[in-house]
Amino acid sequence: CGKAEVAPASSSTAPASTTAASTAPTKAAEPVKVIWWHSMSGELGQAVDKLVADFNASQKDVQVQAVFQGTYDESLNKMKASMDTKSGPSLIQVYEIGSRFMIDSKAITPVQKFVDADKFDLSQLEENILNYYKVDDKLNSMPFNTSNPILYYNKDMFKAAGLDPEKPPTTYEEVAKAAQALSKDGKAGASFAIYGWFMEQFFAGQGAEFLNNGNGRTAAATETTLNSEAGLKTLSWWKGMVDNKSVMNLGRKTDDTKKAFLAGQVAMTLDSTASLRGIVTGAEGKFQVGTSTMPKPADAKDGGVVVGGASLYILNNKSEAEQKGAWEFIKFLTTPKTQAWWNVNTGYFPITKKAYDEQLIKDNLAKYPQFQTAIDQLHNTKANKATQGAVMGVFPEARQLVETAIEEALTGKKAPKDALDAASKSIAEKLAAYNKTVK
Ligand SMILES: O=P(O)(O)OC[C@H](O)CO
Repeated sequence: CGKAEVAPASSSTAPASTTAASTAPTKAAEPVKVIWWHSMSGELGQAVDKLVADFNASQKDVQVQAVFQGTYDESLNKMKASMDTKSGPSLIQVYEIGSRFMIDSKAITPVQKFVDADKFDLSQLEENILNYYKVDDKLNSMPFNTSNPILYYNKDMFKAAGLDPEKPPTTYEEVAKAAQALSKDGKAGASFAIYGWFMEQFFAGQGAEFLNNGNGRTAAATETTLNSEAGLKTLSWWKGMVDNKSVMNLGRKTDDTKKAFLAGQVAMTLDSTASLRGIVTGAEGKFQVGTSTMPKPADAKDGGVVVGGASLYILNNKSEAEQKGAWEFIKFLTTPKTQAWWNVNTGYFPITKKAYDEQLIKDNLAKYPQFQTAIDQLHNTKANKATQGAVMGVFPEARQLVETAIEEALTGKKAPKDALDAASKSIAEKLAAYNKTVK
């Protein structure tokens, strides 16, 4: 028998038949080595290492080596730099906003090829997640770590301020009111990191598309709607709370807002569910953590959240064997058992529906009901172009421009409308330049 040839069955490059029995003594085949670049640090990195160790121990044919390559931004930049050489990985974790670039790069083998060859059942995946990652009805990468931003709040501070800890604010108006009531004794009602991701989600929450051309999904986007009513309403609300000192501006890093929240300096914060386990366990013995949905204006139309986190791409400049090895690892990561373990140990919600049947998840939800918020938020999200999420090849750069605009408005450097207008103009220029390079 020996190791099966690793090219997908349907591949046109599949080698000639290897069925003829060999009389030569067989040497144990070397395992295929798969280098996986990822961006999971701290506890998330430890969870990744455990998954890799489990996969490697589960079989002998493929050995994965996980390499932490810094933040999503840093890792993608390193990949761009390695694209003309073989020095890059076989598999890379790329945040959701890198999707369009990865497809346009022509550097990947779409996972759809392996899905088809293996008759892998995609219907086991969550629909909202597939909706995000399917482009032109094709799956280019396999979602792995999927998240939403949620509102985290300190129930003890709510009680002390005379607010009902079981009734968290859900609208912009309620958040502003609660933030004021919670701001006392040198503590602020809230702190939200200046994170472009939150602005993208505030758009989806209002059922508003972030880009023209169906959020960049019916045709390449040429403009952003950042400076439309949805953007202005959000930024004015945020700035109003910073101006009246009920919201503390701590800059761009969620690490800083998370620390302030865990230290009891702010009563509410926004963060990814990637931080769920860290926040809930980090507050144990100090205060009770509540979780709630992303706030939206009281008069918001149908909206919801866009799937965040990252997915896994197989690079096409590696051997068929390595690519197939990467696919085997991907399949391991998508199993209900793996996804259940990953959810419980991080807060990223499962990509597979069957993971919810695993006892591990049931026990965790009983112990930490906070894990239910993002699951409900995802399932209650109505599918439309706004919640399917924007796609553009220059998303990483555009996100930074959005962050600069928010920062300029919050610090009083520019009026919200001026800041959003300027960022919109720069994003349109970047889109025009990028679209010229893609055919
Ligand atoms: O921190 P994560 O992994 O939840 O990702 C958040 C965003 O989706 C990244 O673009």
